[in-house]
Amino acid sequence: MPGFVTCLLGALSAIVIGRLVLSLIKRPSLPLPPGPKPAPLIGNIHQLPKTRQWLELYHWSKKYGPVMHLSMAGQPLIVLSTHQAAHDLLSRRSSRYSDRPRMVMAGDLVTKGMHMLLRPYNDQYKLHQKMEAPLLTLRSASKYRPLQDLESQQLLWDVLGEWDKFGEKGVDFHHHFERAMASTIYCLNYGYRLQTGYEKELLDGKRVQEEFSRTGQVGNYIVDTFPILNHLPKFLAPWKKEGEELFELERQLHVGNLKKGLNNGKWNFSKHMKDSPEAAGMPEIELAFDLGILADAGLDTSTVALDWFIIAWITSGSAGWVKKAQQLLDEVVGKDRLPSFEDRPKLAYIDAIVNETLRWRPVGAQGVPHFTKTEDEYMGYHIPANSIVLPNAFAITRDETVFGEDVDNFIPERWLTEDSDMEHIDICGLNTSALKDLPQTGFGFGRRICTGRLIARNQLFIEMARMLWSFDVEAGVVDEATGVRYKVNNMDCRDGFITLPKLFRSVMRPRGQWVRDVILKAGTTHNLDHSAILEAAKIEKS
Ligand code: HEM
Repeated sequence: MPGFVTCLLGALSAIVIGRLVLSLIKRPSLPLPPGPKPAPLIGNIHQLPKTRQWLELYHWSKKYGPVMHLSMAGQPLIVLSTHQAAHDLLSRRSSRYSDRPRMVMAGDLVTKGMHMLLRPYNDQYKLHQKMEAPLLTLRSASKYRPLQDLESQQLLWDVLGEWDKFGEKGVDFHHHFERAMASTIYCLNYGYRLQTGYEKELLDGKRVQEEFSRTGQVGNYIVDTFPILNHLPKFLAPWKKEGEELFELERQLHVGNLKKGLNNGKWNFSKHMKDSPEAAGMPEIELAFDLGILADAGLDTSTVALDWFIIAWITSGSAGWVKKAQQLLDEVVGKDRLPSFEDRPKLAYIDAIVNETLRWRPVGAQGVPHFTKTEDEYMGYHIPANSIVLPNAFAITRDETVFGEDVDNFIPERWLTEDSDMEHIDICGLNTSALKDLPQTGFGFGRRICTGRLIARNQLFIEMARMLWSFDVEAGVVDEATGVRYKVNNMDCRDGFITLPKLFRSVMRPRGQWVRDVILKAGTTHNLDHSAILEAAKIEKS
């Protein structure tokens, strides 16, 4: 082992010195963007806190401006902190800024280059994007709404059932949101639904997601900072064995699911993609990973957005927005039936709540990094070739020039237009004329923007509308000794690719007898056959 350490230290010193020499030889004429002063060799690594780096980066942006440069042991990191800067570089110059930084552990080893989110922006990536595209358009998303209607009906049934069982001890709302989202996306992907949220496929899927978050975390694996170390033989590179084991877990899950999807009598994404021209000659495993990543990418993100919605409800709902939403729902929907997608044109306020949730607590607060291979100039600064470019979502969603004042507070009204002469309703029922044309936050930028965002937005709308129509929500669990309710801290969250809030059980009290009557009358959906919904959703081959 001492030999390994000496060898490792020798290799690292050589790499760091090499990077330093290179940066000295290739001095550009323009200055680098400002940023905290780097230390020799290690750069700014030691100044970044171990947790909630996005918050520190946000504070730094107040001092250094919208474009910052940091050095991660010689690796340039450009941090973008306003919507304008992120839009200018990642969207308007997206032909240059759509690559991803190489992630050896999460990308090369655990998913063997087949993770859609981590793929470099090359022909192979474009082929996969083309294969998925017809399934993810606005028109396609509109066809999946009956399934989302079904799953959100089940959500209410499950929440009410748990409330009736546990009462003031509270409801595990995260679990129910997760089941509903997982079931939606597994049904679309593979044709089968999830009834309990404890099915093996979902438990394995969650493990895969957790490992992705962990293995993709900056600083967790030395080989990500110094990729050359991956040339070391296995016995000197312990991460390789771990990578192989995690790959095997993921392979079995995704290939198993693909087989289920293809053997299923019902229409689903697996069948559509398998028959697409792009999949001709594509190895089965590559197709399986494509579908698997689509499911993974949709699951945690949408669930966590709904978790933050509950946290906003508990910590700021008394400011009036919950009451306003519930009054509107009562007016538009009444008390004899559940809110539905047909009501959406009149429920722009609920869509404003969706937007505000995604802004107030972006699901990935740190942002998803892009990468540029070519050097560039922006705002009079030099952007070096091979920079990681990070749109810091937490900072961007706090951009007062775009979102107005009080950016730390949850204010759905910031999204509403005063009065619009022309009403425009899109094919999913979204009343676009009632909502300001502000940038949608949380879904990323340019050619790498989230491809599942339209499905996600529909899911958030129907679940938020139905939860608000049905329940009064408070933090759960009263401390028996003190009699005081659990206090929710709306900044308490976990680090990782997804910013998961600290979870708790919440009181979800039906707003009245009518709610109970309507939910019980609608009933559980477990016995319903969803073949007709999938057949009606079928996307014709282009
Ligand atoms: C509230 C829910 C969601 C949020 C906040 C979210 C957010 C994101 C973000 C930030 C990215 C990276 C964008 C960038 O690099 O600039 C992304 C990529 C992606 N998302 Fe989502 N997402 C959500 C739901 C979904 C759903 C439901 C699906 C699938 C049906 C999905 C599929 C994907 C895929 C496949 C990518 C990779 C795109 C690429 O790298 O080219 N997402 N998402």
